[in-house]
Amino acid sequence: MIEAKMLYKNFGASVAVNDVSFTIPDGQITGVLGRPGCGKSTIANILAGYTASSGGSVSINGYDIERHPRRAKAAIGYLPANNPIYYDMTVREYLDFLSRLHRLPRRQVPGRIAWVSDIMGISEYLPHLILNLDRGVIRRIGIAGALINDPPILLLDQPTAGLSPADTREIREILKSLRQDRTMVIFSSYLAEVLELCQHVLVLNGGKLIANDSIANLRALAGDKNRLKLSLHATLDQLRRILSSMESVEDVSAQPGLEEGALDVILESGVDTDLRPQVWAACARENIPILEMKYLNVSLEEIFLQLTGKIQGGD
Ligand SMILES: Nc1ncnc2c1ncn2[C@@H]1O[C@H](COP(=O)(O)OP(=O)(O)OP(=O)(O)O)[C@@H](O)[C@H]1O
Repeated sequence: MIEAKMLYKNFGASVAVNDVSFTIPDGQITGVLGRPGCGKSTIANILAGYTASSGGSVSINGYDIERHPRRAKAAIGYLPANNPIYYDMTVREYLDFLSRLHRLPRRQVPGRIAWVSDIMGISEYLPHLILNLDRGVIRRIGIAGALINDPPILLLDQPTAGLSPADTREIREILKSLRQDRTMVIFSSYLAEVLELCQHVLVLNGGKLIANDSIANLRALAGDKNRLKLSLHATLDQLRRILSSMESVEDVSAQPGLEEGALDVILESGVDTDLRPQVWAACARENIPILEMKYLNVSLEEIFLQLTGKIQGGD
């Protein structure tokens, strides 16, 4: 479990993290989401014990990161942003070097290197110089390095940033396969990545924590149905006729509109169904003027933008 209390970090006059508190329980993947510059890497560095906070505290499985750094860090594997790595080593030399840093017993090292290489799909590259490998493989080596001490907690800062779609997919699939066994925190600017991998999300903006919720709750806020609002110049009989040709409509409500002769209608459908083309076609067939048509749903992107825009605009 990770507990951060009232974290604060400034670089001179600039405040990177401002009074951030959260608890990350064991056994789930948590996303830390926010736009570039919102403080994600600073928090990642503080949790990993790479950077001291200017205020507040962090405990990792009950050990304070500043008072008991060795015990706290033993529970953590960390992939920093930009994947700093020694390019002039072979993959095996690099993983061996990290094993020494973690003080793994020497007899365990070959087995451990074989284990992480197998998980990360890099076994064939072990004898290769890292500088000759492509970006996706180098990122996988970085994650292998974070896993080398078999930590119960994995912190991954932008694990797929700057990678091709194919490399991104490959790494996300590997991360999904890892989530059974450990607590993971993924720092990301990509909403889609957090939605795909995480059960819980912390949203940062301007160094402040502005949301701390389950992905399920955010999805519920966005709605699990598409709700299309129409204003039609039509009678109820005409509405019934157009609806009879639209099988994807799951629910309908209608009431007289403000304009004379207008009907305000709300049509519900599954989230994957866009009713608008069907509405256009059916209304055209019946010669029904469409006065207005818009979705009432709030998308997850909009929720995210509203959350992050709120602070930027007004704080
Ligand atoms: N070493 C530093 N010295 C001065 N300012 C810094 C330092 N590190 C970070 N900052 C500033 O702190 C703020 C937060 O930076 P941070 O790297 O934590 O954001 P981020 O959300 O990780 O961004 P990105 O997604 O671009 O990596 C930014 O304004 C950044 O310029």
